[in-house]
Amino acid sequence: MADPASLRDLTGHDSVIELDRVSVRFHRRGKEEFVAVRELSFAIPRGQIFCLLGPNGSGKTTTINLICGLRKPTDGQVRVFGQEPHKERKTVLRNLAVMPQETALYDSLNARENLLFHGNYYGVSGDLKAQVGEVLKLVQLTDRQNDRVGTYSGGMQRRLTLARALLTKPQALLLDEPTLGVDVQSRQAIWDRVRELADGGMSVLLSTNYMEEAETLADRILIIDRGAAVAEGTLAELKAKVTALRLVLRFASPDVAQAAEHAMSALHRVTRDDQVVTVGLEGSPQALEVLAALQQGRFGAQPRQIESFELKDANLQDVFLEFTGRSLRN
Ligand SMILES: Nc1ncnc2c1ncn2[C@@H]1O[C@H](COP(=O)(O)OP(=O)(O)OP(=O)(O)O)[C@@H](O)[C@H]1O
Repeated sequence: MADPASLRDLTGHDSVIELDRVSVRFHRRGKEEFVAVRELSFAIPRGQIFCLLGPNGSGKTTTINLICGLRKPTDGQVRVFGQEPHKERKTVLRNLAVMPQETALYDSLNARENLLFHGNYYGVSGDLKAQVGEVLKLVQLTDRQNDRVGTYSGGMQRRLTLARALLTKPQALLLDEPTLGVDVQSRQAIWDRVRELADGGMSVLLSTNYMEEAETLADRILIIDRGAAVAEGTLAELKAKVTALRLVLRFASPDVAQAAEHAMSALHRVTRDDQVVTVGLEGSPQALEVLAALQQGRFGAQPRQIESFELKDANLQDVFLEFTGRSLRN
């Protein structure tokens, strides 16, 4: 059984999910060893939505696999409810559910049948039919419950996958890119449900490379890149790590943007993404100085080569860009 005392010893507080300097290395035949997760540490208490935000291939799914016991850490320790998931998988999965990237539903069955099948398989106790009705209502699929899942949109299938994960009444939920390819209404429905569940005490790990999802849902965000933590904090804390105000300049071509980036390199923070150059500003008066210099052609570009400019507050994309020098999108 879980040993809450040992968990407290590790973290100083009760965490539902905890990783302590965890690494995962893959040995690929004929190739160098590959580090998919590198010394990753974080703790998720009860009722928190904790987001892993990172580009494709940054190690998010590998981390989820560690937490649900599908993978063993090469180094470090993973604890879920005080247990090591790869050793106590069955026990851990009694209270932990996963909404994986692939929906893996039965197309030829309807939504209700899919959930009844899952509930029977996992031995859900109590009145299964009533519980299936409840989770269908929660994800707003009651009206379509008797339709074959093969006829559902991608967004409806994702909502049904969420309902399936919730059927076992988990205390912790792992969401692997839950709104990938999902329409706007379904996305909002998924976000609303997840927020309600966390407010009710469920701990949620959300993996995404979708910035708006992290900004909307997460209580804390860990930005990862190439398996390693880049920065961690609340949205406000992360934004405070970078220059708050920025001037975003779109040039006529990537070449012009590159020349301007080079000519501006003495300024505070200058980053480039294709034909867009972003300049971190100490205050709005500086924006006028930079624009005046551009107008005079002092930054390697002629005024007519500037397609647009705007002032904006820093977002998570800027945090990622400043820490890694690369864009979060890829
Ligand atoms: N079994 C494996 N053997 C070798 N390499 C692996 C294995 N599983 C994952 N990787 C590699 O580890 C890295 C991290 O993969 P992972 O699936 O965790 O990333 P991710 O952040 O979830 O990406 P995505 O957003 O595309 O789902 C990738 O480079 C991937 O190719």
